[in-house]
Amino acid sequence: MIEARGLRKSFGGFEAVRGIDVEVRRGEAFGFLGPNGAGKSSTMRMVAAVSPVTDGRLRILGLDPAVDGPAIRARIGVCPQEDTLDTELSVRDNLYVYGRYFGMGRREVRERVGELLDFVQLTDKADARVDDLSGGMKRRLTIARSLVNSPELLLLDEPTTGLDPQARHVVWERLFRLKQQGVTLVLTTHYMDEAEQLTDRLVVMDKGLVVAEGSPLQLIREHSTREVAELRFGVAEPGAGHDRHVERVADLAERVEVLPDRLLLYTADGEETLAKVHERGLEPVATLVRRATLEDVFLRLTGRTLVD
Ligand SMILES: Nc1ncnc2c1ncn2[C@@H]1O[C@H](COP(=O)(O)OP(=O)(O)OP(=O)(O)O)[C@@H](O)[C@H]1O
Repeated sequence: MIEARGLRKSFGGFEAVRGIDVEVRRGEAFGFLGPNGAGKSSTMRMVAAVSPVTDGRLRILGLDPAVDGPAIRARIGVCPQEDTLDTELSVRDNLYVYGRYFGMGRREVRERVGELLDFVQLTDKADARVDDLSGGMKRRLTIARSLVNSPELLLLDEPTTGLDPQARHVVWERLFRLKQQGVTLVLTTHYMDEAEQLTDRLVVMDKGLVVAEGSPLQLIREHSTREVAELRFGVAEPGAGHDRHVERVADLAERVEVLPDRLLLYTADGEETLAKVHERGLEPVATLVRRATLEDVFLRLTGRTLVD
């Protein structure tokens, strides 16, 4: 569905995307995971055929965006990072106008709009003004709008940024349904849980480069232990960070990461490690044992956390 080789994007002298290779197969859910500024949106805009490629090779649905932009745009759906809904129009008319824009007949659009409102669970809001919708509803409407032309490939830039946990789950569930229906999903996110929930395969991006690629599970296996024990200590003396405890626990774990507010002990058995911490007379004010996530993968690869 997408093939990129040595893909680059520059803005003046600044290189936002610095030569990436990506392949997305039909029917899969593919993710670009990375912090703000990693180059995810710049990549997505090239894939959406709205931003010209600076260098490298890019094919979308086998077509070259420099030549076949309109043909590509007719067959894909794009859900941008910011909701760009028409606030003057009702919920229904936002979809209707978009469908007409794609050249669909009045009757065909009306039918499609009905289906889509149903799909994103907004049928009872059909006549509401966009301004009166919640953030989650607006996002679902934007997703519905991106589906008007029944795309084979749906691009979603940060689909749940800014939504509360419940609204995020509704969006995830709808996207999961689309995937079941055979739509290829490509999404960017800086939420590791979103990448883990939704994607079959992903690339981790940092500073314009791909730093890792694989399924969420593969990446976690490759770059982390199975479990993580988190320790928080009280901030007793000013200026005394969590690093002052490292020496006393370093030999208990395969790897220790020091964050400003906690220590992460990478280990096969978190509970066992925690017991040893207590045996040594250390008294963290809070502890947590959890399985490793893509956040740990990112930390390992870049030395930074995904969300600052
Ligand atoms: N039109 C532009 N002109 C100049 N610089 C840009 C432009 N668009 C993006 N950039 C820069 O390119 C870099 C990558 O931005 P991009 O939006 O692709 O990152 P991102 O990973 O999608 O992050 P975000 O989640 O913040 O959108 C950033 O440093 C950004 O400031």
